[in-house]
Amino acid sequence: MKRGALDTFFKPITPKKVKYETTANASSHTSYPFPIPHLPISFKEQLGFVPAEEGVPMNDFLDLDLVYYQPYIPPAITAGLFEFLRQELPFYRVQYTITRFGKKTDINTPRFTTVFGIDDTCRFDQSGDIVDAQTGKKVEASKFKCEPRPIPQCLDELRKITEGTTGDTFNFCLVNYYADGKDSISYHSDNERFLGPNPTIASFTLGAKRDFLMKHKPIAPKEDETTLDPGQIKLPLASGDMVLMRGKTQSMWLHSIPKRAGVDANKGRINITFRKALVRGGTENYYQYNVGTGGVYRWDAKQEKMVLGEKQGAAKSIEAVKGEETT
Ligand SMILES: O=C(O)CCC(=O)C(=O)O
Ligand SMILES: [Fe+2]
Repeated sequence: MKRGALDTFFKPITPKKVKYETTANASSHTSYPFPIPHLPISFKEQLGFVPAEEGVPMNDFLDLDLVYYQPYIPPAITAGLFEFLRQELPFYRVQYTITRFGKKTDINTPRFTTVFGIDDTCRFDQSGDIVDAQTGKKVEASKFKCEPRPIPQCLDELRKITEGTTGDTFNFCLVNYYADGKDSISYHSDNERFLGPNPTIASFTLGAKRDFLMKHKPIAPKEDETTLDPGQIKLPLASGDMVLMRGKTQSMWLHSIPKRAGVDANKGRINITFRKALVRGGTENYYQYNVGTGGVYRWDAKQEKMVLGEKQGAAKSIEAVKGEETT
């Protein structure tokens, strides 16, 4: 064996170089388990060039109203933005109990989640206090069954440019982290009443490519004899892509990210969705199912996995009213 090869063999393993420069500024709030750094300047600059590709409308399927951006985020920053968000955001592995046919069932959410935002009846003022959206008067925290978190600057920059592209407004940011192919989200639609009719949802992918499956809700045969089920649609979401779901998409279609095996199945994927909740029930639902009451996880670059810390989650109640999925 050559000298050089031996040197390489015995060299201590150093963690992979971080792909972003850190900034001194961070978003802080009493509800955060730790401060969340602002978006690196170079990422912010690149976000000035969105969408990286024009969105392609997909509306020739029954009741479907989508715009598919492949990609939306400039490729120069997708890898760095993925590393940054995985490293700097707090994540949760939410567990809750549902009652199904009179029997209690424990649910383990099969992915990491986190959420920021507050419904349209309120907003955060300059000092981070919750105030009434109409009057500007302080709202007592005890009004909520959870502790709402303002959207940190790093995600708020993306929210603002998404609003600019879509013409819609958003007050919530939900983040999913799929550690590997075993993490998933089962078929569902985001059609909760607190989003109002025909909600618009912008959904981003960073990191590993995963299939996004869509299928129409069952069509009653009597409704219209000629209506054909459009079948299943598969969008192979890649890093930087954005899917804008509008119109009847949530009321008439279901979507999922199924588990997968194979070459890329050990790579992590981040999903970010921007949504608009109209009433307080939305705030409580989102914190209950995306922060919960368990400990906070943080990415450990040395161990290359999410590690459980000691701080507690924000939701005060774990008595679930609606089941989402099983593992
Ligand atoms: O990860 C995705 O692309 C989809 C996530 C999703 O459907 C949701 O959070 O409601
Ligand atoms: Fe969804």
